Amino acid sequence: MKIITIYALPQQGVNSSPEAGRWEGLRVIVHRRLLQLAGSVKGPIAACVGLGLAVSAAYVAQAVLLAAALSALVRGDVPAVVRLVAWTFAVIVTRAALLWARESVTVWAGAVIKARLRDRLIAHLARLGPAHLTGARTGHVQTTLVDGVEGLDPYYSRYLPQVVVTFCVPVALVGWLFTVNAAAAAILAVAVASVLIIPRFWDATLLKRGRGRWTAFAELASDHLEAMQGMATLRAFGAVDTLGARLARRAHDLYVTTMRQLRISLVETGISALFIQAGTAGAILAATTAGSAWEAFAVLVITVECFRPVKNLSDAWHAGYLGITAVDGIEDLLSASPAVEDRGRRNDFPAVATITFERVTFTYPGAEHPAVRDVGFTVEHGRTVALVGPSGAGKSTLAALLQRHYDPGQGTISIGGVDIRDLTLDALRGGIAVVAQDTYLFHGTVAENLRLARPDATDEELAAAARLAAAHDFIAELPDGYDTRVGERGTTLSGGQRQRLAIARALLADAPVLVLDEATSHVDARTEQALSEVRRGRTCLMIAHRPDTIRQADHVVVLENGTVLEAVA
Ligand SMILES: Nc1ncnc2c1ncn2[C@@H]1O[C@H](COP(=O)(O)OP(=O)(O)OP(=O)(O)O)[C@@H](O)[C@H]1O
Repeated sequence: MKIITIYALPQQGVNSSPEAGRWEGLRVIVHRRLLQLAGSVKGPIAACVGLGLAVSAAYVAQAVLLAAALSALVRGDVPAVVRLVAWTFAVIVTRAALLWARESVTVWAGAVIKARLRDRLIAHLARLGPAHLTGARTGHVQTTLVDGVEGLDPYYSRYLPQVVVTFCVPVALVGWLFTVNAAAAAILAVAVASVLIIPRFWDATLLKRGRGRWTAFAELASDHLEAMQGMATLRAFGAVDTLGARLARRAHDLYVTTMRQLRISLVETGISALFIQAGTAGAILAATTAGSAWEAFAVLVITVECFRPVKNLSDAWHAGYLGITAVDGIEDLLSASPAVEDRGRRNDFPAVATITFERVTFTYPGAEHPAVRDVGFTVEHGRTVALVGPSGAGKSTLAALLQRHYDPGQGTISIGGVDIRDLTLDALRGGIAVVAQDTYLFHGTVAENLRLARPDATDEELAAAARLAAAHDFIAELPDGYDTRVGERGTTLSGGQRQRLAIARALLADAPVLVLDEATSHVDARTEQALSEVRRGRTCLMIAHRPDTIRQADHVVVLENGTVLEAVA
């Protein structure tokens, strides 16, 4: 298998935004949506702006002192030269200190910005819930969270502060130069304005190509993630080469889109360089007509200092472009609305946890037919109801509706007579423990995985829950007992062991309602016995296939094609 991966060089990007438009260049200089997002990180950005302005002031002071020293030299005023050179050194030392402070603050600001943005995105993702991830490619979301946010760091911490510096420093310098040499000042004003404005005419194209490149990048990252997650399946079906060819195609797409971007980027860079050189040459020509040495030197040094922020802006732009190309993904994530609204007011989970489904009908977003139709049944407090029926009958859908991953289109679900929409999501989900078909264990120790359900559980409580779930014995035999690290997704454990840990986790949650989704598919008779102890006193909705499991239920609800065929006592 040959996999060729070509990633874009992060320093060579161009800008992208949803707001494409030929005359919208200035919006690209400061992206509206990214500016809104910056609302939460104003402080760190303001600190970078302040230090950026201080560094520029130090550069200008050094240049002016140098010009004054050179003109004093021409006059033969040696004491003045010595004094001015001493001041120049003092400014150089101050500037070095300011540069160090600016770098430190930039790194700090970048870290703060990334942490705040990721917190915001993760919190929103948690609100969106699993319903969002069934509709989106996990790899896209992951690329947005990792590479997208990483790309926003230089945008906020380097590029945005430099925009402010670039709009302040040249304006101030040109204004002052008008008092020294009006012709040179006019030439510089035109050149700086041209460097900033003319490349904006190419921005519409840059925006389009930037978005294409980001999509290609996210697709490649998603395919890589899927390839790693599905490697066992790919090998089992001898499909590794096929996937390798697909990854190579994706990598080629990324290469092509990156090169298309770079061509436009080069045009932009070339035009900027042309105006900088033309402006410098024009100012030097004007300086030849100067009436004094001071005037000539002042024109020369101010010309250099005028273009310095403009060049720095271009460098900062190349470092920060990834943030702009990623903004679509971030925007998509932030503008997605959760499948259910958290409008409930009640924080107390009902003491009598009788669950009632009443004429519940639900259609998945985008689906043509309802997954469940007019479903009604009751799970009495402390009893177990087994949901049975062929694959696709709607069993998991009912369990998802009970946890409010979705809301039914029609009908109501209530617990203890309270419509579950009147409970806060935290109260509802805190009252329901789930043992799912596919148990997810995180990369961490056994104890850490168990404590997800109750972070303050003592070691004794962990062991007690594990004993009830028939998990304690195998945990005790692991190399480090409860401190043994289980691999990502718990791959170092057997299916049955993973499920017993999930049962122990649900026990620790100590919720009045249990949802067991084929929870006993991997466990032996002893564990089934333990599980029936666990169910005692709890209201339990059990998705079951096997006769053994079904026998443990107090009632059986038979589903077919999304409707209740019969309810068996
Ligand atoms: N996220 C989804 N989007 C659209 N349709 C879905 C989604 N999840 C399930 N469905 C559809 O809803 C119907 C009921 O599915 P559900 O998973 O509830 O069945 P099930 O009885 O639990 O099946 P199984 O026993 O195979 O797990 C099926 O037709 C299925 O294709």
